[in-house]
Amino acid sequence: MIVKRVKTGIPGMDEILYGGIPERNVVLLSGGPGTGKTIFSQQFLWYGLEHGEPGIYVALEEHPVQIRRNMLQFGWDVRKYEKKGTFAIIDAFTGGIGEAAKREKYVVRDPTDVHMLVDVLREAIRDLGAKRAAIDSVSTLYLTRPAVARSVVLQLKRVLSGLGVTSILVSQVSATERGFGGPGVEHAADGIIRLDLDEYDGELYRSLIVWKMRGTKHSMRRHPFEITDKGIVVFYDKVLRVRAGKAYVEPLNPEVVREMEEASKKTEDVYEGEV
Ligand SMILES: Nc1ncnc2c1ncn2[C@@H]1O[C@H](COP(=O)(O)OP(=O)(O)OP(=O)(O)O)[C@@H](O)[C@H]1O
Repeated sequence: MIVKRVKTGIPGMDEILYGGIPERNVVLLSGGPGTGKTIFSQQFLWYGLEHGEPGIYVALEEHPVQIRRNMLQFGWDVRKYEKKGTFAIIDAFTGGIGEAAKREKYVVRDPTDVHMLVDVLREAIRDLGAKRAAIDSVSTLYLTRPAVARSVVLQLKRVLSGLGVTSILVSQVSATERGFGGPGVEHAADGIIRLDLDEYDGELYRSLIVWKMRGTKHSMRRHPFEITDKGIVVFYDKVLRVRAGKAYVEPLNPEVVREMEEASKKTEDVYEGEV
């Protein structure tokens, strides 16, 4: 059976995923502060918009105005897609308070009410015919109530996956935490991508690892990545290794690199053919 995939469009990431995220997967994007989770999820949505796939960004941590401005810094001007009706920000941040918030179409008045959020999300997905979604961050929904974390994620998964959406749930963990956001959440998600920012020998290194991804083979290695003016670039052909407290960026076996490139190219062909 051929798994239909959704390309992240993040340079180097689809090679690591052997072609992209299997359609309808709910992916937990986990990492500490400043690791690039927000940029990653916005870049995933932007690529979809540019390739005819409507997307939704659920804002729980930032004002929608700030989100548009931050995205614009990378050259991702979402306003044209908002006007066209293929992109929407669900405002679950302001509670509808303030002049700017009054202009938002999708507002969750009580962000602590998950049922309300799920209802607005369902409505937006149907209105737009959304294929991609990002929730930034899902942790905000259960920060003070860890016992409900699994149920929250399962409710979101039912709507997102059920309506054919491939999604990224941003999960905040503390800088030194080894987990991805709690056992209930980690098992409920179809995939886990972990972003890291670590200090070795007086320098910060960015790297990521795909911990799990249902429905596909994926790289089992830690790959370095960079954040540039155009967004994230992942070095799928390099690995980050740590020896005696020092980090080394080393080339990956060329045969493995070729295998990833071929798998990713195959998806590209299917994708280009479908659009
Ligand atoms: N134009 C740029 N060029 C290079 N790096 C940048 C640029 N813009 C932002 N960054 C880096 O990206 C980081 C912020 O990334 P992002 O907001 O995606 O992190 P996050 O994981 O969502 O963090 P948090 O959980 O704290 O919100 C900044 O700390 C900075 O290091």
